[in-house]
Amino acid sequence: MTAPAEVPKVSPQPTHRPGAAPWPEARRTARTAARPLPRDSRLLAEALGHVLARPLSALTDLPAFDTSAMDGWAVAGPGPWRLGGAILAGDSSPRPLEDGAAVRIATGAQLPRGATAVLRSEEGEVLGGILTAARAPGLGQDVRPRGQECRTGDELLSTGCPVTPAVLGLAAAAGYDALTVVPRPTVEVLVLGDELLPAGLPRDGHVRDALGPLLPPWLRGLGADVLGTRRVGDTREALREAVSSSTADVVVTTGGTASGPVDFVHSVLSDLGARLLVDGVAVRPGHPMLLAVLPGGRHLVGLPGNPLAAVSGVLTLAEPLLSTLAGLPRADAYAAALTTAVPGHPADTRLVPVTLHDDGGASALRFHGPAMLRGLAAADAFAVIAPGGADAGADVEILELRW
Ligand SMILES: Nc1nc2c(c(=O)[nH]1)N[C@H]1C(S)=C(S)[C@@H](COP(=O)(O)OP(=O)(O)OC[C@H]3O[C@@H](n4cnc5c(N)ncnc54)[C@H](O)[C@@H]3O)O[C@H]1N2
Ligand code: MOO
Repeated sequence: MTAPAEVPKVSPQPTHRPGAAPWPEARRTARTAARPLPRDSRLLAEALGHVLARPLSALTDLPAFDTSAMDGWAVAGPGPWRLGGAILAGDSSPRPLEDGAAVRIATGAQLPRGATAVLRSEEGEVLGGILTAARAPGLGQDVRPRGQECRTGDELLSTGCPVTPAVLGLAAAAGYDALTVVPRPTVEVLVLGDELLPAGLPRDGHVRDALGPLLPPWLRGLGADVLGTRRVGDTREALREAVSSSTADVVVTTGGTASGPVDFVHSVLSDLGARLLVDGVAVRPGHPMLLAVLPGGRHLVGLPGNPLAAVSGVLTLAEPLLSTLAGLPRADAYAAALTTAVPGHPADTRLVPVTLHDDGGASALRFHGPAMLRGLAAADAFAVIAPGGADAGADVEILELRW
């Protein structure tokens, strides 16, 4: 009996254009294609949505002084207490309290020196200038001691933290009037394609522009400040003029990346002397996507026109580039287990819309063709399917939809 002939392992043949970057490499290139924008000081009212360029360190103890947590009386020692005067929130330098004395006090008011506790108004009784309590308050009761939340110099938030309304509130409480931030990168969206309709029903070879409505709010969610969206006619001159006149840090084009008769993105980049960092990616959908540096250092992300291919381009190139420009730290990668096997492309990575389950599972959605958005609209995230596919139960990388 002869041993069975060993089946030679055939490495998958790339079917994408030569020079297309493997998907992980394309993401890495986009992430390292730029440096964070120069830091800037912004008043609190103008800092929302930017990213901290320095740690937020407390400029004061918080609370800055011992504070009453309740309306009632500041008391010194065990009762009963001789009552005199009142301290309101905002009153400065209250007179010290002697042992056996009490003073009316409001929530948020500075505690007088000598006070040992606050007795809540509903728990005390005043008769003939004497305050009594059924139960004397314990030492420090209903007092917020100075420095309870933080001490001067404590790091409250680290560099790279996006400035949310909560961060603005904390910064104000901690003594800040302005913050040092990495400003949001500016983006302009150029939508190419004379066949696109801005309104109404698709007809006579014309389709609705799906990316004009989809991209700007998503790009905002990714940390960009979207200056505007322009429809650009299908001529080389119109595109060249639109790209060269844009002032955005990142120009995002849609369509025109392939080699059709009116696909002018490559020729315009060449006209302008741009340098291609990524020219095609081994990913499905979206393989004609590209990333270029324009003279002067601004970037252009060329998204393919098929809508789900454009989404793939945002996840692969725009998101990592914008994160770097915005000064955002790299998000932690996480995985989920596929509920069913997902077929792969022989040579390219696939990005597949999925729903996520509470038990950590991910189910691939139907309607994920490059021209379809129905799967995306139902998706929680995208699963990264390596060349060759993934079995049921396999852990796969998950890309979040940050919008
Ligand atoms: N000979 C080849 N043809 C194509 C290839 C290829 O490798 N060789 N790649 C295909 C793939 S994959 C994609 S993706 C597209 C990319 O094409 P473009 O980036 O040049 O995009 P367009 O030709 O302008 O449009 C493609 C398709 O998408 C529709 N579209 C465009 N913009 C929008 C929009 N804003 N909203 C909705 N739909 C849009 C457009 O009408 C076309 O149907 O190329 C393949 N061809
Ligand atoms: O990149 Mo295209 O995605 O297959 O439509």
